Amino acid sequence: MKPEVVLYKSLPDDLRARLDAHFTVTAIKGLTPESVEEHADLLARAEGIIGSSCKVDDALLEKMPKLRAASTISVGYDNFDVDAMNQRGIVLMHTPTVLTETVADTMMALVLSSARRVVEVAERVKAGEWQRSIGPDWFGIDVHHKKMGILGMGRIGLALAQRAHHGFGMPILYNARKHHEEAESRFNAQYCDLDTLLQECDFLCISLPLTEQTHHMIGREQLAKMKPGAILINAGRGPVVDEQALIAALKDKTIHAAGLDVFEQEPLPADSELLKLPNVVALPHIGSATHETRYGMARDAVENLIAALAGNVEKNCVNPQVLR
Ligand SMILES: NC(=O)c1ccc[n+]([C@@H]2O[C@H](COP(=O)([O-])OP(=O)(O)OC[C@H]3O[C@@H](n4cnc5c(N)ncnc54)[C@H](O)[C@@H]3O)[C@@H](O)[C@H]2O)c1
Ligand SMILES: O=C(O)[C@H](O)CO
Repeated sequence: MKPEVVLYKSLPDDLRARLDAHFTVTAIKGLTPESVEEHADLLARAEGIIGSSCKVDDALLEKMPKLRAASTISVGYDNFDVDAMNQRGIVLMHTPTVLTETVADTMMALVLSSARRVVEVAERVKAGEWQRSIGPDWFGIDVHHKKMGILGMGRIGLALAQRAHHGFGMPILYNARKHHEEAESRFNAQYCDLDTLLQECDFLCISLPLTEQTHHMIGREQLAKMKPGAILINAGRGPVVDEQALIAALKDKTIHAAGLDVFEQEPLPADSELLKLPNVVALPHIGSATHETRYGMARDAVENLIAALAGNVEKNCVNPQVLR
């Protein structure tokens, strides 16, 4: 008998076929309270789950007594209660690496579009406002050779540092839980404490995971330490930044602008103050959203689940210790 697996996000046909070859797969619409209630028997039998963007907390795990592995189609795993999974002996697989370069591209796009006001001025052209040679009210600020501050120098931070340093001649400052030797040797990146990072950088680029420690790591006090000309970019997770404090800082020009791919509430509510501010570029969490990369993430997640349910957690496992 093949193990039962619950799929809670659609997959390309070939990847679904690969999953079907190994497991008895049932696709459901997300892990909402309604779908969990509707598919209670199925979830109670499931040995594996695969999908993304749904909360998997202790209460849900309680309903899945046979679960051995969860595979998320994402690198971030803040939707999962990892402690509860550890206690229950459930492995969590994720998709680092495959999306790193694409997310770094998105962050660079946010850096450029917020500094050069790309979205705002393009909208003005479409609105017919380009009537004569442009003046300073259309100007942006330079990116090249400005100081890039990276908060969270991991896989994505490193790929961003490469673009900024080699492509744009930017000196790199960073803060992370530990020194990143490769960033220091390849890009001459300078490690500094958070206060120094805030005070010195022209672009504060956040590529942090969401944890208890990073929740609201950037709030009113931290924003006040930034340069008035600085730009904040967040492609880590929305709640790393206190959004109300950010809105206030953007309104009163404590900082110059923001480029955001992630928000405290997603989708961003249509009445968010952020959408009324001209100095904000807001993207709908598209960090990894290219055809190639989203396919690669789904492929890796499928392979991760096949490996994990066969007892192989050498690669892409958040908590391999549960099987050791
Ligand atoms: N916007 C998107 O679409 C998108 C796409 C992929 C990843 N992400 C987010 O980016 C995050 C980072 O991805 P990655 O692959 O670079 O992860 P990573 O684990 O390689 O890097 C994370 C970095 O954050 C640092 N860090 C963690 N906690 C910290 C703390 N308390 N203080 C200082 N530094 C801390 C780590 O030291 C590390 O340098 C993911 O967890 C996810 O939340 C977003
Ligand atoms: O963590 C990730 O992989 C991205 O944010 C997509 O969810």
